[in-house]
Amino acid sequence: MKNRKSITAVSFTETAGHTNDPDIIISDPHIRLLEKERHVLLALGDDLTKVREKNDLILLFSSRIRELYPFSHSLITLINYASQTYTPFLLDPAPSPVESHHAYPALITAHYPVDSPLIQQVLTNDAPTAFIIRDIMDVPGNPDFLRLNYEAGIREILLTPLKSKEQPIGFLHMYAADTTSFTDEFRNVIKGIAPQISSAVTNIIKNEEIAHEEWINEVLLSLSNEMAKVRTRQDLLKVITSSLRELICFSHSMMTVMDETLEYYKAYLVDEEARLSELTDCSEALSIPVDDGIYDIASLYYKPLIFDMQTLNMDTMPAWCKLQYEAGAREMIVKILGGNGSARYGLMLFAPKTGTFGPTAANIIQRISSQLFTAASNISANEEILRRENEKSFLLEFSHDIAAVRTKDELKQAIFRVLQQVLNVKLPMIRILEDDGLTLSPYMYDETMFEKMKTTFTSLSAKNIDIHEALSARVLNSEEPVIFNIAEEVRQGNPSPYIPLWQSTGMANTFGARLRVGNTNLGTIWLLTDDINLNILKGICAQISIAISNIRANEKILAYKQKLEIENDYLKEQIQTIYNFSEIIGSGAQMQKTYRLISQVAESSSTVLLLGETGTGKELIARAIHNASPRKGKLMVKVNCAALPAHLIESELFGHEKGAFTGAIDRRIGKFELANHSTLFLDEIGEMPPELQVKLLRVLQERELERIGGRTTIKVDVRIIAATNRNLEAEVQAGRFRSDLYYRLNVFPINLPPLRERQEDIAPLANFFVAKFSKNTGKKVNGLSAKVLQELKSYHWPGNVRELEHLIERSILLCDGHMLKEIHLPRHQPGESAQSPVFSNATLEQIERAYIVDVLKRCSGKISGAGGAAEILEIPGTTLHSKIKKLGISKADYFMK
Ligand SMILES: Nc1ncnc2c1ncn2[C@@H]1O[C@H](COP(=O)(O)OP(=O)(O)OP(=O)(O)O)[C@@H](O)[C@H]1O
Repeated sequence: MKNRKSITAVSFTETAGHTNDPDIIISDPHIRLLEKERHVLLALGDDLTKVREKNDLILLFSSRIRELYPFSHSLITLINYASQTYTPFLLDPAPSPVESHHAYPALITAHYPVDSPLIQQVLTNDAPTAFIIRDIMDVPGNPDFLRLNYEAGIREILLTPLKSKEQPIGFLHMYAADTTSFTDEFRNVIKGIAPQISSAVTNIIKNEEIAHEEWINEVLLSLSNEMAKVRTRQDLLKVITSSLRELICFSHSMMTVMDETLEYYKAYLVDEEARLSELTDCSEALSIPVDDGIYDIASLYYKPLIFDMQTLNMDTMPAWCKLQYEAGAREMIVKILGGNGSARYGLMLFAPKTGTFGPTAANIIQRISSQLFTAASNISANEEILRRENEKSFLLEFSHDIAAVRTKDELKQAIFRVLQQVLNVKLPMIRILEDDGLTLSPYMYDETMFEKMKTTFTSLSAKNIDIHEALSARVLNSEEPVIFNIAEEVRQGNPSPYIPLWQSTGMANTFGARLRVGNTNLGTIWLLTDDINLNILKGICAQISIAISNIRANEKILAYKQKLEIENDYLKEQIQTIYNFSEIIGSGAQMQKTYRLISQVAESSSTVLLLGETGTGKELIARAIHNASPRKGKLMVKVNCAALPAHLIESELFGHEKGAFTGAIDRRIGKFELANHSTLFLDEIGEMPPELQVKLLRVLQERELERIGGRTTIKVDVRIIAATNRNLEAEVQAGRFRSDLYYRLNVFPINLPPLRERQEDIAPLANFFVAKFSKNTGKKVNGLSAKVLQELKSYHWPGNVRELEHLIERSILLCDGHMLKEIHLPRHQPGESAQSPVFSNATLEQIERAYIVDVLKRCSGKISGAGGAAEILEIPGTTLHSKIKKLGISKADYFMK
């Protein structure tokens, strides 16, 4: 159809058999033939100049010549000088006898060598040359189309060289079914029109070239429009795989991008149709050094470089090249895009046959390379913007998470969540810089990745390390995070014990950074990851630093609060006792001696051992010593060694870490730490259990301690005052008190005499207490009678000053007037006979009655309220009333002398 259309488009000048001049009538048949021949040739020559389309040419040619001479079919072949071959260019539309042969399709696309005897003969003749096919078809080197034609009934071939500027450009092939077709006249005619056919062919070729060029331009234009629109890598891949394929015949494509260092490149666009998709999963292939023998060579050339892949040593080639080769690629064309210093991309096209990529392909790639580079750069810029936005929102989210964190546990959860779920980064360790500024202690870690080296990890992670430890020092001294390529550290023989640990995880890199807030180093953080996203990791570290700093500040505030609370308790206690020791009463010789000792020892930090019966004022003296010492600015801390069970005293004294034992839900500071730079008063030291005596001894010797469950040693500066009412020497001899501790404590003993040995102090003490309690109770009692004083002096005071104090307090409460005339001393005094009812053979009720009467007597009949009998009996007043009634006790019973 197309051929026909083209023919009608050509305006033929004349119809065969008629002259232009109607007056001339030619009768001689030979002349008529010549005339006809002249007309046909003229018309053909004229028509040939109008031929633009190649099919028109052959159609025109074969129809015009057939009018003169019969022949079977014709075709034109063109010479390819590069390959020294010729190949069919134009085929006669007239049916050819070989058309139905199965080898015909191959026949018309084949390239035939020009050095065959057949062609050489034609070229030598340089004129239309006829051959009897049977004579030449079996000559070695001659083309097989001769035999095929022969088998289809063709017997003769006429080959005419076509030339342009004296240079053969191809051949006109004409075939005939007998051996008499190509007469001299025929050949002469063909020889005559050969130059016109040649120039028509040249024109067609030129036109085709122009048309092809125009088409290329059109495709390139639309390609460049498409490229201007691409926003993503996928868009770009689409442009390459569809539009570029229109221009260049390739099987697969790939684009690569260099990293920031310009030393490595990796896959950027991967053609999914090929095995190249494996590249995305092939981690070694992800980063390839540029000196791979392809990339570096191609970068040297301005124009695309064609590689015959069969000549490459695949053993040394990068993974992508091997994969392509295995997938059947044999030729590739490589163009490195972008100039020096800018991120450079690589474009690689592959073909299964060598010779696929020629100068045209190279030219096209060259022409699109700057646009391709711009498109890829734009995509990368877009990706970068997107990445930054993602990073920002990611960090924002993390910072929200972190802002809600109050405790270390919450922080751990937040960190693990973000690292594992979002980043696939592992946290081997966070270490915290201790207050000494020299030690890094373990703070948080994830041991799950160290399954293969569990023991090593456990032992390394349990230890505090020095800030000068090689890896930590590198990180602490570097402003920027340090990235350790694990394989590289192994290769260089880094002796650090952490390297094999990291290696055992199979991860590629370790990221080490210092945790820092403002100008203060908090510690170090170590992360393991295959892919380092510096911005994100740095952002995360900054957030973690702030969180840790807040948590630590919080812990310190809590500890401080706890300390304040404890101190507050002591303060209250001290305020309560302030009345007691604002003045130590007693000026007798014994007390004078005590005062001297106090003033001798107070200034120093020496340990003082206070010995004396209960209630003799040991604590009072201890406070007096503290208040006279340079430590008086801080509160004296007291521990009653008899008041707590052994396991609690230990924690009370030394403190404990959170989780040190069941019930240790929080960290607690011990009394020793609390008394730092102050005085620790160890009351009832004689009651201290032996296992604690040894621990106390250690602290007294070393002046340092460890909290229960703690790893760090805490130095303390504490002055010890110990007190006991036991005979410590006897306790040592009985083996109940360690002798070494006794000698440690007995540095400066002060013996407080019992009150019965300090008769001269009884009156001042009694008066002091009368004044104190009358003030406290609001009663206006201002002295005691001589009788009472006498009674007090004759009493033996087993409870010493405390007993006196309590007696006066009780008596004041029972006293009605301004003078204390009545005192109720306990009746069981040594040497005195018991004045209580004789209980032998008495009933329980009788004993109860007698005892209540006795108490009522002592309370001067007061039943309820402070100092009343109900209080002493520890029953409610109403119960006592009903008992009195039930037992028939009358006022006469207890008001009787
Ligand atoms: N010389 C004194 N002057 C005034 N009050 C005193 C004197 N000695 C003791 N006291 C008072 O007696 C009471 C008991 O004193 P303190 O608690 O100091 O005795 P202690 O020897 O420590 O007793 P314990 O061995 O039972 O602990 C306190 O209220 C104290 O104020």
